Amino acid sequence: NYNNLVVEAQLTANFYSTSCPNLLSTVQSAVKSAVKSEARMGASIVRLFFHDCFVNGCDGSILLDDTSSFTGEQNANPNRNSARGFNVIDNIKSAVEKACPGVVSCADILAIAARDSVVVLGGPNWTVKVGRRDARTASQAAANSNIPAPTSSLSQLISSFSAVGLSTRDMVALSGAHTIGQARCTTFRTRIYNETNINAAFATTRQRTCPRATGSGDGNLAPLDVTTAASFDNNYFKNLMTQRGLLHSDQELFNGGSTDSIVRGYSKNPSSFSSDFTAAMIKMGDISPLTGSSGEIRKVCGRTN
Ligand code: HEM
Ligand SMILES: [Ca+2]
Ligand SMILES: [Ca+2]
Repeated sequence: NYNNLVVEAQLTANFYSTSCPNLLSTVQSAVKSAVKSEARMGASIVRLFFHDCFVNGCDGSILLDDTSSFTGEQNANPNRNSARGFNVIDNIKSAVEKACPGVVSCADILAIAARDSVVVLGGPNWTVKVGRRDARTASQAAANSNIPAPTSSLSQLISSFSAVGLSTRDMVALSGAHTIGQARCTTFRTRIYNETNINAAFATTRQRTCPRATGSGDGNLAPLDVTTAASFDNNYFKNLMTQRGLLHSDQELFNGGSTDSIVRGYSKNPSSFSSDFTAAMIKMGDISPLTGSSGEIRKVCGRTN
């Protein structure tokens, strides 16, 4: 009975190839120049994509700004004083709107910019599937509950990824994004002063710029990857094996549990990390996209039309 056949729209690589042929080069050159002026921006954009996809799918919900009558995700606990890169995405969107007005979603721009960020920092390349549309809503509550906290245990990490259809192996590979970028003292203070599964010299170094007392130096930054914070490589996994994970949640991946062998594998074999990371980024990008006539194509990423 063909009348009952429902074809769910899928994301594809060529969704905009006729409607916006210069999309990829526009995004790429904007990401290149943003990362050139500040390497960390590449990390910030990758994280924005993760925090979008984990909250009602990759629908650009995180990009919606709060107003007096609207509370979105930007001030949820995992994002407040932390998520950054919104201006870069807004600027790419305005460049794209000039060339192809009303055609390309903010959710897709974020997905492409995240890939370009990884590549420009020396990481692996992949083909980004597009065709997502933008949400008209956002959920601060879902952002608070779905995005894993740095205090998470291994089993909590596994279940927050499993809740969005990602495997334990996907979780470990995606955590390898902590090969780039920075974290605030408040996210790793407890670990560097109280935990025992940490390299002593590393803890001492981190303590120098992250004071013990809550409220002092909370926003001081340290690299998530102590060796190469601006290169997308597999050093994150090597660090975990020497107990130099910065966040509690990082070190959980190599702490005598079921993921130790995956970490060891990625530390020895950079190409297996690259191929699992790219596959997991594509999988994460497939989390409940809005397609067809759902949602909208926003004109400006910070607000609904
Ligand atoms: C596994 C669970 C994860 C936890 C608990 C976690 C937690 C965190 C925390 C606490 C920070 C520092 C934020 C701040 O201090 O402002 C951070 C930064 C970062 N996270 Fe994660 N994260 C996780 C997974 C991921 C994933 C899957 C990705 C991307 C695929 C990612 C990409 C990043 C990047 C690139 C940064 C640095 C951002 C910057 O420098 O602006 N993280 N993460
Ligand atoms: Ca979202
Ligand atoms: Ca690195």
